[in-house]
Amino acid sequence: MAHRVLVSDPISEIGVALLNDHPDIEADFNTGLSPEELIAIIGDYEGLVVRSQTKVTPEVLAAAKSLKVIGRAGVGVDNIDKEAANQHGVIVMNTPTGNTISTAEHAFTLMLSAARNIAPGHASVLAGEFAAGRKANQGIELNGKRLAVIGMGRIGTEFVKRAQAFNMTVVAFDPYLTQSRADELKVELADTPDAALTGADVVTLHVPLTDDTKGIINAERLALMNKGALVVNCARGGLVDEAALKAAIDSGHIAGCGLDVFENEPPAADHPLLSLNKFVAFTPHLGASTAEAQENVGIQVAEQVRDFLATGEIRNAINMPSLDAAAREAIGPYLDLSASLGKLLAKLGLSNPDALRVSYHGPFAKKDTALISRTVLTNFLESSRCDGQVNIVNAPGIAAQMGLELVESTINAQTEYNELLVVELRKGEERFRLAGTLIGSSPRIVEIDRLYVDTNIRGHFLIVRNDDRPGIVGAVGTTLGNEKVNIANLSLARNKTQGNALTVIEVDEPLSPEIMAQVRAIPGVTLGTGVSL
Ligand SMILES: NC(=O)C1=CN([C@@H]2O[C@H](COP(=O)(O)OP(=O)(O)OC[C@H]3O[C@@H](n4cnc5c(N)ncnc54)[C@H](O)[C@@H]3O)[C@@H](O)[C@H]2O)C=CC1
Ligand SMILES: O=C(O)C(=O)COP(=O)(O)O
Repeated sequence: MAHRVLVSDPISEIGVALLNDHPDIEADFNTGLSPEELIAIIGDYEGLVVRSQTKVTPEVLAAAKSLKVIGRAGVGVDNIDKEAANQHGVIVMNTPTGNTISTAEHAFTLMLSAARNIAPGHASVLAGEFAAGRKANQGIELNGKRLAVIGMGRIGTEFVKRAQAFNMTVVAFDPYLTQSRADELKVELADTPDAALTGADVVTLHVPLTDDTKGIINAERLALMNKGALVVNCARGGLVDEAALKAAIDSGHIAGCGLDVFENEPPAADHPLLSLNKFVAFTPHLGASTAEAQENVGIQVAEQVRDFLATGEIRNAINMPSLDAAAREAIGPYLDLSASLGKLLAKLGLSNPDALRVSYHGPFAKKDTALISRTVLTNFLESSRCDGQVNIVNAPGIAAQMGLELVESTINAQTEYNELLVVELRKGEERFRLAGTLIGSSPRIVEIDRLYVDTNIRGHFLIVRNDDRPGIVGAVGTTLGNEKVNIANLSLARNKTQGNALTVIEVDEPLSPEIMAQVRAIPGVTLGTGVSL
């Protein structure tokens, strides 16, 4: 069956064609849907491609029973409810680099337009008021002015390069910007937004809209700027308190603004800021709207969604560690091993554990261990819960809800293996652990509850705990033989001090409850578990 993808916002035609060119993908281009229309059809799709118009709400995600991936042709993912996507196990990907230059150029254009009254000047010419327009629209020179940048990521950095070419001095606030990077970019590093805004002539915003950044430009901060300053926002509407901005402009402290984005889009016709006619430039969320940017993000999103649905490759996911083809090849055998260890933990381990600890012994550093840990957790939860619906995206949330802590650790102590993956359930003082490794490139389980075995990671197994005395393994073998169950492999381990043993028997078929009952009835067998991995 083909993977169906809904493209619900206008992305470039090349992107849609790229999806449909894949033999296993069927993409529908269906834009301008109302929320109700989207909810009515989303259940049929495994992939959804959006820009910023489609609102992917908890209601949409609840109806999206087959959805595996949402691709955002652009950067901001504030139109997608990430909590709900995590809960439903849907991967959210964006295309972070494709529209950087276009958006930086647009923000810069807004700054210049507001400073030089391009929009009011243009309107005056069209209205036949050339002389009046010339008199009314004297501008502000940017040369030598102080620019505050909030958010020095991709777009902020490109904006700064252009501002420096205009001989502006730059101060930046970004909690993730290091002093050495600031030095390299020749910007002053502010350690608070207030410090960046104090004495600034222009502020430009390039941060995502989050709980932390909402309203980051408010009345108090506008008051810190120089008289006659400009506010440029080509990031997200909610970043600026629009009422405070209007009041600051009305008071004469702030000269004006260049805005591409609004708290509510489209803004109401009577929006107070729209009544301004000096030092203003407004555009309808056009930052990424160039042919170049749309081609970039359209192709990127289509490739990412296609590759995920066709091969499981994960790129630019905001709720998952990335897994490109090379990384996938490097950790593929470990993902297989961790899936089996997770399932086996659920079958053999402790009930209602408090924690699942995944430890990495040896040079795991070069691998994406976060994904390995998540794979253990996902398979453990999938096999211990009967309600299904656990996957690699929602597993951490489900574990947290259950009070199960996922703990990861890297251990440098030498083991007899080059790399050893140990998974352990903890409940109070109780512990149950399994370990596995790669022998050559083949994943093997090498330890069950501190007893050393060597067994496959796939197949049907009979795992027996028994007293360490003669005849018991023979009796188990006879029981299987009588029931015509063929033994493929056998691994024995024993704990001499405690006088008990562990036998892992790989068999050719799943074991019936009747056979398991016979095995458990053998004198000396303390535990018998049939497992299919
Ligand atoms: N108007 C439009 O059409 C477009 C708007 N955008 C908006 O621009 C934003 C920035 O895009 P990029 O530069 O590509 O993203 P980015 O991820 O490269 O940069 C964002 C920067 O903000 C910083 N940051 C995060 N929280 C912060 C905080 N509380 N205070 C200060 N800095 C903080 C991060 O450290 C990062 O350096 C996007 O989130 C999106 O909302 C992006 C593309 C087009
Ligand atoms: O990439 C972003 O964050 C944008 O805001 C661009 O939005 P758009 O794709 O033009 O709806």
